[in-house]
Amino acid sequence: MSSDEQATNTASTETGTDLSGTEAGVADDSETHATAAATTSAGEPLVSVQNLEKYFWENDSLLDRLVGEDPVAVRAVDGVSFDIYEGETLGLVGESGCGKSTTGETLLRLQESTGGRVEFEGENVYEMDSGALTDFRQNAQVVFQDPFSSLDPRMTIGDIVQQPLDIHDVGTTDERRARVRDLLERVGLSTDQLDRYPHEFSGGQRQRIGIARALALEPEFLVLDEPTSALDVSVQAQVLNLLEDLQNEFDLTYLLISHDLSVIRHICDRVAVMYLGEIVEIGPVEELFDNPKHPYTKALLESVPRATTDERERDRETLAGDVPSPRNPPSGCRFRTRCPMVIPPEGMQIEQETFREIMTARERIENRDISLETVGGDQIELEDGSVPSEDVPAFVDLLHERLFDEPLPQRHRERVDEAFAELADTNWEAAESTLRTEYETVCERVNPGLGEGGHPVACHLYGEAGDSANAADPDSWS
Ligand SMILES: Nc1ncnc2c1ncn2[C@@H]1O[C@H](COP(=O)(O)OP(=O)(O)OP(=O)(O)O)[C@@H](O)[C@H]1O
Repeated sequence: MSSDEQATNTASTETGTDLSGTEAGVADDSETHATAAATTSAGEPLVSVQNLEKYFWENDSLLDRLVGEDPVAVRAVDGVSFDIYEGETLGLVGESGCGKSTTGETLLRLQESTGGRVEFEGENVYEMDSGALTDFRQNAQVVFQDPFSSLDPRMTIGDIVQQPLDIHDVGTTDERRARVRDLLERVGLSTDQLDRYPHEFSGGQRQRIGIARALALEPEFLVLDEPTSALDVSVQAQVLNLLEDLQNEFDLTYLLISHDLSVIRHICDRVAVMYLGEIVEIGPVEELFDNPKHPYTKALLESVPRATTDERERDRETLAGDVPSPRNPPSGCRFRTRCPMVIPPEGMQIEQETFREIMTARERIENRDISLETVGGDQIELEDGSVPSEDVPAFVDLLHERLFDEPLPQRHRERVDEAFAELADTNWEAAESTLRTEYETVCERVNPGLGEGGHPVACHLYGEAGDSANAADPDSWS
């Protein structure tokens, strides 16, 4: 932190909390959050997001059509529903690219949706006339991640904070100036700095300027899109504390977008977990951290760095692989291609690791992502692209070695051999079908849907109410 910032940050350092202490550092806030969640969840929501959908279209230009390219939908937000109650902070968490920012921008109507509905105080924001839309734009503001690029470098900070008041023609010039001074002080900056430019400020101070600008029109609701990710850890805690103070003072409601679970835990009342365009779990913050249900939420929590040596040493189920493309999301449960708890077909006894390896082999066959030539190497010479019949057993063995860490149990070995022999004959469809018939899982057939209740989860391991009473026993698959 710069000395400049130290001098002006007294308001928030009084309540400063070190986020780097993760769990220990944030635990004190939990009671306040739990109470807030309980009290704010009553009554009508301030913001209600219903089946929100935002698809971007690629290959959709005239030129693409002339050269015969088919348009491809990028399903950035794909049927997302949640409510935000007055005075609460709802966190939206998930890995990069899962659709958090697009959700925030679409619900503010900074981007048009391609489906679904968003209600603000009961009114559909996509059907507002221009008067209602102007009111909505005053009432619902955004703070972006990057305080460096979101402030115009040619404007003084006084003008930056005043700009929304000018645009909406609020008050007289003197009143606007007075409000700007008041806002700057409120966010911990000095009014002596009014005529200075953004580059003269540190990252934390610039984010304070962004927050002051967002508050200029006295909004009720703020979308905070990764408001602290560009800042040093010590400054992050101060900015979060400032946001909490401002929330209490001005009765604000927040949607906080973050990939950082320690930030979420520090400030949120409830959390929605997003994966590949969908919400997979939503619940009160403490409950979700103490009793995560979705395997994705569990994996996210497991991948948070731990403070103590003991915790660091314990086994972690980290998230394997990358998020699949939203251009072609997996069928059924979108997390199934990375899930460590995929449900095997009914009655099948199989180790989860073995089942996962067979699923990966299936995916590669379905994607035609195996080269017979490479598998055969120097040992097998293909004839017309196929493996000669006398070499099929050797080919099957080589493919087993490539795709499986351990030899398969006999029963599975026989079925997989059958598929690999079909593959040797370049009969991809038959190989696909042989394995699908035996190993298809409910996780790939059916999208589980989020369900209802206070802590719903979109996972076949749980019943509709999100409780695990009806679920198959996950322990038996590890
Ligand atoms: N204008 C666009 N055109 C095409 N695809 C887009 C566009 N904007 C976003 N996407 C895609 O939509 C998906 C969701 O992006 P989004 O930025 O909402 O995710 P995010 O969770 O906020 O990630 P990050 O934290 O990295 O910003 C990504 O795959 C992204 O590449």
